[in-house]
Amino acid sequence: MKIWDISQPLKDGVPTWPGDTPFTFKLNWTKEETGSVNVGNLSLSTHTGTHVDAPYHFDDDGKRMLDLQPELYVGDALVVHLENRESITPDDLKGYDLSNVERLLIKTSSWKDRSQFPESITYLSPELAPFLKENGIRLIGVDVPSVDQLDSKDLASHHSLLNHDIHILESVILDEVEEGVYELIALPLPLADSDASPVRAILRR
Ligand SMILES: N[C@@H](CC(=O)c1ccccc1NC=O)C(=O)O
Ligand SMILES: [Zn+2]
Ligand SMILES: [Zn+2]
Repeated sequence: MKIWDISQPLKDGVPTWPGDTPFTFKLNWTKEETGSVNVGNLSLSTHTGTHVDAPYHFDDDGKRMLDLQPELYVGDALVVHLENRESITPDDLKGYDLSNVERLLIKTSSWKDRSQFPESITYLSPELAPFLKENGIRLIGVDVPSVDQLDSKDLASHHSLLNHDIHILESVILDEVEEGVYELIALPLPLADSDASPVRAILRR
């Protein structure tokens, strides 16, 4: 069994949404101070690195992280490579067999320098959601920090996906992953009130 780690490493300087909380890890207590252990402290935005959005992120009445079923984030996933596009539309997926896949990961290769927050990305057209729903998709993953255009205020694709019961996984790292079906494991933390959660995402086969 081979494993592909498709998570963005979390370390100081990992890019965040402009103006959002910077990621820091520091020792709150050192082994020297306690005489026995190092104890860390994390400060981070819920949208840091590879993460899932809860509906509450963009809908005040939406489900929070702990309300979501873990099984959404574990199971077979199809990876497709659709590069050099401004957006992804249903036409782009016409050539793929989506039967029997509930999870779809789209490798857009549009975020080239991951040491910086991107200036533009390939985004999902809002018409994609009804098409995905018809094909039984329940989780969509992208290799960029948003499913919408970065300057979007209405978050049309986020809302369209939610309206079609499709959940969102963002900033997966698919550089080393070829098209095909894999088992995805990308479990969020059980954060009761949260709008999102970082995940450790892997593919295996
Ligand atoms: N909706 C975006 C994230 C987002 O909009 C955002 C994330 C962190 C801090 C600010 C954000 N948006 C607007 O101020 C996303 O999850 O794709
Ligand atoms: Zn997010
Ligand atoms: Zn999002």
